Amino acid sequence: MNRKVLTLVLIRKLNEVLLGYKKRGFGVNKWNGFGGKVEAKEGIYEAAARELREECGLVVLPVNLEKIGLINFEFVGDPLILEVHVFTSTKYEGHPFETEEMLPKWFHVTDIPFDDMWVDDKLWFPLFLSGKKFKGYFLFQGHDVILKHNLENITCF
Ligand SMILES: Nc1ncnc2c1[nH]c(=O)n2[C@H]1C[C@H](O)[C@@H](COP(=O)(O)OP(=O)(O)OP(=O)(O)O)O1
Repeated sequence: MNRKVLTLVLIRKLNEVLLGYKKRGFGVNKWNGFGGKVEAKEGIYEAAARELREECGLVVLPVNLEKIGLINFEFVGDPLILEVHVFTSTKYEGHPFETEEMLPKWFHVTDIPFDDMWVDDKLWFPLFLSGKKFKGYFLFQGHDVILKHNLENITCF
């Protein structure tokens, strides 16, 4: 099995979460956190901070990122496993702006646009929103159907 390591950053303030509308590439036309591939010789915290800055202009120090999730995604017929490290932070600088990849928008925690997000998000976002940490696995058929999954609440990474 090949593995691709990715990051996903969910910025919070009070009762809001910052999401970005993906304008191109993998996950196009979905709202998601900010993130992408971890480059060679880059740590995952540094990669998460870099992707956040590249995709919406917000600056967060790697030390101010809290790892809250680890999710492995597998797609039927594809030997590549996506290993996604999920982070959150309330300590950031700057104001989010649109980039060629993402259109950022704040959403109230009671108004997360699950119908226009990856279908797995509906299952693990409640853990994130209630301050819990988690590990999960999702087997997808295509990009819209989950054939199998497991999700566990953990105490620390
Ligand atoms: N199923 C699911 N739910 C929630 N979030 C995600 C998934 N699958 C995913 O891949 N993701 C996340 C993980 C990453 O944050 C992005 C995907 O990153 P991607 O845009 O492919 O990575 P980049 O490095 O930006 O790619 P290029 O633009 O450079 O090709 O979605």
